[in-house]
Amino acid sequence: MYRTLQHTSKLAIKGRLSAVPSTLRQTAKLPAISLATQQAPRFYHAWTQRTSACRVVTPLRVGQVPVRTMAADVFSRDKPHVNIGTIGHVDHGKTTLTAAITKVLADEGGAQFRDYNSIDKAPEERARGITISTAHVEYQTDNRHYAHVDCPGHADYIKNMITGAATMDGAIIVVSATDGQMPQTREHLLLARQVGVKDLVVFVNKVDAVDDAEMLELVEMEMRELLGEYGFDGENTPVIMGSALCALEDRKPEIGKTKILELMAAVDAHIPTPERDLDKPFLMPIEDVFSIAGRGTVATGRLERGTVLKGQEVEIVGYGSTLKTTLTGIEMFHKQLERGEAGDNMGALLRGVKREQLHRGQVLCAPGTVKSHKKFMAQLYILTKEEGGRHTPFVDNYKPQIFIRTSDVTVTLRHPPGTESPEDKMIMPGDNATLECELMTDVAVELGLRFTIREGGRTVGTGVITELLD
Ligand SMILES: Nc1nc2c(ncn2[C@@H]2O[C@H](COP(=O)(O)OP(=O)(O)OP(=O)(O)O)[C@@H](O)[C@H]2O)c(=O)[nH]1
Ligand SMILES: [Mg+2]
Repeated sequence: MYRTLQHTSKLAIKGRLSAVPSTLRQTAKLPAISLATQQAPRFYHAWTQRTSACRVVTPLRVGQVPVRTMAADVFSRDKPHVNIGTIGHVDHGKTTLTAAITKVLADEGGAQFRDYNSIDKAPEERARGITISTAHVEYQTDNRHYAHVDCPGHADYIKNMITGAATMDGAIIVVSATDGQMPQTREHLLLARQVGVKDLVVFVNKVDAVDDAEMLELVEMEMRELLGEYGFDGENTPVIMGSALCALEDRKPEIGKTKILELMAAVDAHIPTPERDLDKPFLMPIEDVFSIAGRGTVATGRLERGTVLKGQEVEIVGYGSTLKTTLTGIEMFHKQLERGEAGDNMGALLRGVKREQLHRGQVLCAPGTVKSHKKFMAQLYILTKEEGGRHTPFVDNYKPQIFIRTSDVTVTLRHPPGTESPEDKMIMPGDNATLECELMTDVAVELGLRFTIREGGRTVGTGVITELLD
């Protein structure tokens, strides 16, 4: 593993990271959307980009904010795209490293330099009613295009990771060589694990401030152990040691620039390109149901992922028993189609299904790909009063409404079994907690799926499913 890494980084250093030809640059048109809109079914959006040959649809995952390309108005689609971010303890150098990456890659033609202040003064955005400060930085290596997230404060990381305001496919965990791992190093690792980030790269920062080689070895050993403890691959995770500040200030290239290039080569090699939504198994949350005289029952909704063909077998999951049926027709804008794909709004004509058997909140999916559940564990963030949330804490057996995709059901929230005197444990607005969620009826859910919690018509919390129970 290490040999290939070194090899890749050598290549990266030798070959100049090429700039995208301007002919390939296209300005991405993002629809004006408000993620603060409280309607759960409106959370997934897609923006499309048309080229003469084909249509590329990039659906955003539930709750995801479209990447704002700040470095430049270009969003090149000719390389695989990956979302990453810097995580780690306060002051360990996450923002300095982010700036250093843009600087080094800018020299190679793969980025526009973003200085420290422009990243640290991240604009506030609202996702699901929650205020989050996040800087979105864009850059590319020879192999891939990256959107990189850096948050100014610990609370912002928590909200960001739970709401998925900027989803990370992988992350760079920054740890200072002078301190070693600290409480937030652990907390971010745990959160990353909870929200489904599987692959990390470690950057041991500030090596300019440490003379003792043994100390560095110790930090690396400790980090590998910690990764293992939180369910990551501690043995094979690349650990790069360097100084973000030196890279940013053009000093000591052997621990500065060289190490940043090595880090990016490790990110390229170790963090896999995520599967495109188009390649995933078909799923469409049902938004509405109609009866068309003489033809049958039609379910409408927006395709969340995958593609579907007319005549294909599909399953209807959630709200009781799972039904199997055949998709006998696909309609979009009053036109008959043979195929629907992620991002499309469509009507699905279903064979032999009565209107009473279909409900908003169920999903249509490729058979056997999704199951419905009544109980799961979730990591939740409870909105503060200022964010429009509750003014008071709540205790076990609190029963708000949960919105998962298009479904809206009553949920009971309680502390996980084994919690000491759970009835005394209050959850305050602004808290982040792991809770057991029990639904009134079963709903099609999966690990990593995000949802909102509402009460009396306002959003009071948001969460992500971390474990499926019954
Ligand atoms: N000596 C040394 N100092 C560094 C290095 N990288 C960052 N620093 C310093 O460490 C301090 C914190 O750096 P930041 O980049 O703001 O750290 P951060 O992790 O973004 O901090 P928060 O966003 O507040 O959590 C700053 O004073 C940096 O100049 C480095 O490689 N060497
Ligand atoms: Mg910072």
